Amino acid sequence: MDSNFDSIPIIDVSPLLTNPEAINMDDPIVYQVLEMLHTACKNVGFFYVKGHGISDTLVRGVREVSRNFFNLPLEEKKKIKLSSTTGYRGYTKLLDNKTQGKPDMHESIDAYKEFAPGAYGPIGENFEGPNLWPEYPQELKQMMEEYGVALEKLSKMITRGIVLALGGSPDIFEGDRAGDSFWLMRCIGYPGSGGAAHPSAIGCEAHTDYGLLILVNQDDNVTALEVQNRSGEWIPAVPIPGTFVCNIGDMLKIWSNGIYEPTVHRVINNSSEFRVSIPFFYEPNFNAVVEPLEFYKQKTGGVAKFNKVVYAEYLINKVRNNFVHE
Ligand SMILES: N=C(N)NCCCC[C@H](N)C(=O)O
Ligand SMILES: O=C(O)CCC(=O)C(=O)O
Ligand SMILES: [Fe+2]
Repeated sequence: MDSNFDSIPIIDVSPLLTNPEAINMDDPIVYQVLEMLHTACKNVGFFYVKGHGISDTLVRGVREVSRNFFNLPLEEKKKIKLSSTTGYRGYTKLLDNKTQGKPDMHESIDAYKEFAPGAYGPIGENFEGPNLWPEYPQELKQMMEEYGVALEKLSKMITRGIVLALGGSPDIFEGDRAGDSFWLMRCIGYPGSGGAAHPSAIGCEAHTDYGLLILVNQDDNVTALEVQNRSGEWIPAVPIPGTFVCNIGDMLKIWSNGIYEPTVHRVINNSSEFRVSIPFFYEPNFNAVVEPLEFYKQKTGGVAKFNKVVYAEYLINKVRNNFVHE
């Protein structure tokens, strides 16, 4: 991060929602969007995305249907319980998610990109599916699948904009890097007032995200997500209806040789309302080898600042410590 910030910029990405050949870099409107993307990624690590083209019905719908699921009795929700034997897919109850070793005051359904069993050898077995969707509300599965398709497309276009902003080739993250993203989506519920029985527990402890780019679809009526600036102050990501909150992940730091760094954030729901958010995590390919790209190295003195990591190894080392198992 180059400079401090006290607010999170809003970027209208609509000029980027087209095929790469149709993006005219000489168009001043396109130029301005790219400039804003670069500056936001470099200085803040967070920005609001508007003009994304995803229907309000779908964006609100996935939150409402998730809320209906969280309202069900625990016994019902546990029918799709996540564990190390379900590929880390399914439901996790309050305080069974851990971030930085601390129990989080949230419950969730986690769904990863599905892949054929055996596709990635022994390490792949950790994440073998299928996703676990509830019997009620019956429409959750179909809506979330539609949502995943839409959010993956949007993530790709924003990522392409970030690359174009520095004059890179627009398909730099396609193919072996993130052309077959091992994405994750989470439906998350945060009880109001920090959860009555555990008033000191926070919704999600301070952390950075693991992958490339994250798009958060949050309730309009509760401010709970907070982003840490250079002086250690927590800047609230106040909901702006019709936007996603976008932030960058650990792998973009490696790929960009440190030009872009993820920003620490956390969630505290001090309101009296139950808050729902649905982050979409746009990640590298499962077996991607992530290392500083030549294109970004040339802009940063030519020397790689980070060692390479295999994304699946990075991910399993994180996820193994993310859950309490009964
Ligand atoms: N596969 C991905 N990207 N998972 C992201 C989850 C990040 C938050 C989590 N509570 C944590 O412990 O950091
Ligand atoms: O609920 C939110 O607003 C963000 C959650 C988050 O940071 C995460 O799940 O990684
Ligand atoms: Fe996060």
